[in-house]
Amino acid sequence: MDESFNAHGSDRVRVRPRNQIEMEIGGLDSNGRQFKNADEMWREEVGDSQKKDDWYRNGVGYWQGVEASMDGVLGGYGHVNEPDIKASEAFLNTLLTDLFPNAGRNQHLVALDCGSGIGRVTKNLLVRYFNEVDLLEPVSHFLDAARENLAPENLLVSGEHKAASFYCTPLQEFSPDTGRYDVIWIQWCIGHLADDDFVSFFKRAKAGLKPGGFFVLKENLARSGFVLDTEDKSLTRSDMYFKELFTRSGLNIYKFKDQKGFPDELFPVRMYALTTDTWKKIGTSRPKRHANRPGLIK
Ligand SMILES: C[S@@+](CC[C@H](N)C(=O)[O-])C[C@H]1O[C@@H](n2cnc3c(N)ncnc32)[C@H](O)[C@@H]1O
Repeated sequence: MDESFNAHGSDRVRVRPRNQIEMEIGGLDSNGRQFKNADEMWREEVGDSQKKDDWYRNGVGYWQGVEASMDGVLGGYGHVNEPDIKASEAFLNTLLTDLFPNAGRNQHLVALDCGSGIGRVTKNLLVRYFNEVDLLEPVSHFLDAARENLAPENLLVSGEHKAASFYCTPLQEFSPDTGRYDVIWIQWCIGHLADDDFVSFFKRAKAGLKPGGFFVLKENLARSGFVLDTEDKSLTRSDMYFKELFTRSGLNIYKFKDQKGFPDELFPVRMYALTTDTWKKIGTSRPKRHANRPGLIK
């Protein structure tokens, strides 16, 4: 990491920016190995272009060997689908009420489901709230299952709500069409991205949002630092780690909510609603039509 120096006359004080200190927090891998910081781990995992290619190939390779089913995409915990969707729906409803008061009337809403797997989140949630949902998923047999699950005859919603486009691409290579989406939903897949790709994905994806659009990131949380899964090549980050990456990506936390009702042995799960820098900080300025809403950052 770069080191910064702050010179005061002859007193040369060595300081580190706050975010650098935070990123110094160590982590673990799934075999119990300890890393003194994230840089050490990333150097080993993605330190040159060959290693980075291997990281992504092994990540997708892991999922290519998994059955295209609810249990498959939920790591054997198919039964968490119900509490997951219930909590996501409650969170989405508060956001739509705050931010898209005309949803369901004359506003045509479009969402993107990132790392969509078999289309579980789209089918059970997004397609009921959005007129069009695009899906992005790098594993082709998952995307084929999603196409089938979301065929018009398998949907319980009207023809005015549909899965529109299916992109067989990983997040780190995807650039959305400019200004297409009201909401970009990213659930249980961002851990596959190295930090630099995480940041550049969000920077590109921001251009895909309509004015006033936002991201929802739903992810496992490490208690501190990070936990590397050596089998599927993914990283579970702490809340502090995420916040550092949000800052680097030019994102603000509009609201967050913790998932309830999951088995104790699972990582805690948090939903973040993220807005872009073009929004001013909550509390100081908000789009005029929302000026009467309560403060939302907890
Ligand atoms: C735990 S599953 C979650 C699927 C879906 N989001 C859900 O909640 O049902 C993780 C998904 O991330 C996908 N994935 C793996 N690497 C990815 C990448 N680089 N970019 C986007 N998605 C990726 C996997 O193929 C898999 O579908």
